[in-house]
Amino acid sequence: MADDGMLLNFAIGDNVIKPEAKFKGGTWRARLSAKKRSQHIPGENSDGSKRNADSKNPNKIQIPTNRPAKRQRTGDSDARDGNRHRSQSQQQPRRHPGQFASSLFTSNPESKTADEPKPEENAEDAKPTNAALVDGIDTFTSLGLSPNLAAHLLTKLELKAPTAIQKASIEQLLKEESDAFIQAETGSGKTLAYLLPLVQRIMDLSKATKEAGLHRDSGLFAIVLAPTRELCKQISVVLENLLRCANWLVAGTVIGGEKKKSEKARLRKGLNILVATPGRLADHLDNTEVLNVSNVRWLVLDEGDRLMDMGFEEELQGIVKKLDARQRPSRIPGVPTRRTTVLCSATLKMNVQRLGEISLSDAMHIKANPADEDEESRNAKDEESFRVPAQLKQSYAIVPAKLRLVSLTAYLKRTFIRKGSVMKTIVFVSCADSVDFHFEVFSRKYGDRRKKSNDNDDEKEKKVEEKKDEKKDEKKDEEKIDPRKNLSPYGLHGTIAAAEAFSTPANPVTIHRLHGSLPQHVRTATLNSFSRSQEASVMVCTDVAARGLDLPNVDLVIEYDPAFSSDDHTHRIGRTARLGRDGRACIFLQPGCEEGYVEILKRGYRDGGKALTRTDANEILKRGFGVTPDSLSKNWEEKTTDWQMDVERWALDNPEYLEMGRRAYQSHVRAYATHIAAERKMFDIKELHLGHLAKSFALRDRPGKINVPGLRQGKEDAKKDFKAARTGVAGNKRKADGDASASNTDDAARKMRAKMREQMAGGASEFNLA
Ligand SMILES: Nc1ncnc2c1ncn2[C@@H]1O[C@H](COP(=O)(O)OP(=O)(O)OP(=O)(O)O)[C@@H](O)[C@H]1O
Repeated sequence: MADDGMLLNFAIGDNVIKPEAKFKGGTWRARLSAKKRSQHIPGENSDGSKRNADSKNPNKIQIPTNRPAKRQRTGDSDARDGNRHRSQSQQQPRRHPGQFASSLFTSNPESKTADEPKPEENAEDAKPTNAALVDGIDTFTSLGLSPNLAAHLLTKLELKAPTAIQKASIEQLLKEESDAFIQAETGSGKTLAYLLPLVQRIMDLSKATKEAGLHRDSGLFAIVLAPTRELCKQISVVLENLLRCANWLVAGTVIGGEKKKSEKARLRKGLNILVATPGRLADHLDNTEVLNVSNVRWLVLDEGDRLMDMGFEEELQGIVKKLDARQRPSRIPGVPTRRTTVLCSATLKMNVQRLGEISLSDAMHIKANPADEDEESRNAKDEESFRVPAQLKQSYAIVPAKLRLVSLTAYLKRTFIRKGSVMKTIVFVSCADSVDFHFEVFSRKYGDRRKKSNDNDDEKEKKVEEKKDEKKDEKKDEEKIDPRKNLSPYGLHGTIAAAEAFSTPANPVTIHRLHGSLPQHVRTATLNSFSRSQEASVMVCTDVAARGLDLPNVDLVIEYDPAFSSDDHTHRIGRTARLGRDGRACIFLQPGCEEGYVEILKRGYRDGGKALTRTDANEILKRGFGVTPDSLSKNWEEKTTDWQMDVERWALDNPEYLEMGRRAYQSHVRAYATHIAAERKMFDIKELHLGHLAKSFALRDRPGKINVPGLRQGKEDAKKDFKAARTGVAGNKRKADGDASASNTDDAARKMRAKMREQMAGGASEFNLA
């Protein structure tokens, strides 16, 4: 039996004498208190008051007297389900000296919504709301695009008909000179909704100039601004595809990440359309003389709310002022006298309105479905409404903190049990450290306790070589880098690996990791690999991948950690169910106040979320661990416990992974305190059971003992976060983990983000923040 093996599920009578456990390691005080606890001896203070305080406050954080009563301890939910037999795990396990018994299924809090009626089964599937229009009435030509451009869309890009938002925006922007705010669901084709009219208008200028024609140094006519480099690149690819039918027009990017000199050279050669990040454009406007913006007549601000979230307000204000000041009448016939600005966003909130004030005048509000406008004005207060593609099937899983890791594993096991049912899944977590930890957990083999790179001589040599290569790699063109070369376990970056935890021989799954703390070229290469993958793949990531990215064949989005704001949630789940396709999303919520989030999920739908489904940890575990063939003699609870214990032992055996778990845990707690103020009542750090949570990071330590060099002390950390949550100044500390995607409307939050961005090196910062 393993050294810290366990005996589980053995019923014992009350008269069984507990063997005395030996306690090793730690300070004498820690050993004594561990011993006392095991003997149920009252706390160190004889008055008993401390004992009570401690037992009610496992996190050792200062709790105000009005703290809600501790949730009643209950067993697993078999009882809730009306299952008569007493679960084995609810019985007291018999421990052997020095053995560690898993308490995975004990003392878990109970759900508040367990008795909610289930949604109707066989309810009709909702019709897609973001698909291309198939009525045949609206074609790209009927909307006013030239036959040349429409033919190009059909034959080269295989786009037969416009989407609803494209229909509305093309019609408006071709005939009107006024500014516009384009708002439509995720995955509804907003990029083409602004690019098509813009390209058409510039193509028309060519006709106006007759035989002289337009060419790359005729002038810069349009600028598209997007918050991250990845988005800029994505937009620029779509734009270049469009311009293949007008090859005299040239588009380019200035997004940082390369030498400014080469960007300047590109600007000097001449561009007609420029895609840029605000920071980099502002820099060129100040320092690059060859950047002539006197002819700019179209300005697009894509992902408006994100631009504001990331603290670009000042830059944007400066850019708009400079464009105004430097605008000159154009010698090219047909160039409009005034500039049209288009603001684009899937969500409409305060900061988008503020951006509108800065950049727009007399703007039209362009929506996919004009009927929404009426309905929305009726629900003026409810700005969350109607933002989720109707065909997107959402579910929520009520999972206690202790069962989170095993439940996620079980969910993914079940998801990939059959080949072909799900191609790609994105798992969102709150921080970069957590991404790294889960990547390692899922890419290790069950039962394999060794460190992945078991540095033998060959490997050491290989590592040294790779380290040298890494330096060279960073200089290479990022597109050419294949992160598979760096497959975990041997790679330095190790962003792609086999997902051993939920692969089957029939359906091997690949796991990717992505967050803002990875070098830019690794992020791009990893994203490309996930995007192009034709096999079952999972990407564990932070909100770095939440916005705007158009990744094909994403069938499922799992929000393992709920988003920091409901807006972020909308964007995250919007990575699936794009352009009329099906998609599923599942969010993990803990029993208790987090269940309040279900109301927010419901609000995203026109029908109040009738098809929203609920599941719980036991159901997930049964379906995930109960059906796997490993050791058929065991039931799902045993298998689940074995799996958890195996991960814990692996962490204990490998200090590197143990530290990874601790880091992930600490960063997770900090990130938890940064939910936006309006939603903090649902994500209340006071309600978070840190001891239980630690288990989901494979930790057996007590929360107060989890200290990682370079991070704040566990206990102190929790105190500070708790204090911050109480005083309302949290919401802004995500930078520590490379994550700052909260859509906080608080002024303080905005300022904080701007500050964070300043601290990141130059133009390279944009993507790091997400
Ligand atoms: N008319 C169309 N017919 C078919 N496919 C289209 C059409 N328009 C756009 N698409 C495709 O739909 C996908 C989503 O488009 P896009 O990324 O512009 O959506 P979006 O509304 O900007 O989403 P998000 O809000 O998430 O940024 C892209 O793959 C695009 O090629």
